[in-house]
Amino acid sequence: MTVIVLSGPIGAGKSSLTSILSKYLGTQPFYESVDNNPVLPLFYKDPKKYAFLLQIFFLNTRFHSIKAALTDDNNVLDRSIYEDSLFFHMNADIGRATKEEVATYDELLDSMMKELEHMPKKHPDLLVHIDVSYETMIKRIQKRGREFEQLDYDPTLEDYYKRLLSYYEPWYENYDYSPKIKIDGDKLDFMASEKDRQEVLDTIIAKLKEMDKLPEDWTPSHN
Ligand SMILES: Nc1ncnc2c1ncn2[C@@H]1O[C@H](COP(=O)(O)OP(=O)(O)O)[C@@H](O)[C@H]1O
Ligand SMILES: Nc1nc2c(ncn2[C@H]2C[C@H](O)[C@@H](COP(=O)(O)O)O2)c(=O)[nH]1
Repeated sequence: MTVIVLSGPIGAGKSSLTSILSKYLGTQPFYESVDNNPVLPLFYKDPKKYAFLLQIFFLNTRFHSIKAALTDDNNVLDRSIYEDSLFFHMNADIGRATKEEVATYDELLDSMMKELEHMPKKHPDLLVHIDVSYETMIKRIQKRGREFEQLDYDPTLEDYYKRLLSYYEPWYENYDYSPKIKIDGDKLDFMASEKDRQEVLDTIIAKLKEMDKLPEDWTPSHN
């Protein structure tokens, strides 16, 4: 079948769509374990001190999850290793990593990406990118309610989030590990609107059929 990876900024809806899509396709979801990430709250308290450690934590967990996802060939992965570098280099660009840490990170990432080239399935079949505006991102971050991600917790997060969005634009344009589609996360409320959810699913299914990853006559009852 297929390996689909979700991408998108913080709070875009990756985990939510991973769950919806994996149920619809009858495939296995792989979620990013954020809530048992001991470094994440430390990073938001002291980004300069913990940016490198947090990135090594994420890189390690993403490496293992993408390897598992590429092994069983029948799943949906909530975010992937492909965005890891975006986050770290953005933090490095704002002075949160030394040049030695950047060199070490880049070498480690390169070794891991080379390792993936030896996998039976080297890359996902499809990237589903959820595009959101800053306003929607903030609304979703507030809705989800993680204290350390809130602007009240740290007003400088406004610049951080806006910068993150600016890094995602070229990242998506340059992404070429697999075919890709973009979902308008501002317009489509796939959580509250059945119509919007079906529109998102129909878009993804149509792309998979176009890529011959699903038979033309595929329907959810196939599961
Ligand atoms: N398309 C959407 N429309 C409205 N709310 C959404 C949408 N996608 C996600 N949400 C809500 O936004 C919050 C963040 O969603 P989540 O799936 O955790 O995002 P991510 O995994 O990208 O960080 C959650 O409270 C979720 O219910
Ligand atoms: N510094 C980094 N932070 C990251 C990375 N991946 C995710 N995150 C942060 C952003 C959110 O606070 C939280 C969960 O991300 P979601 O996109 O699932 O909301 O973790 C990273 O690689 N580096």
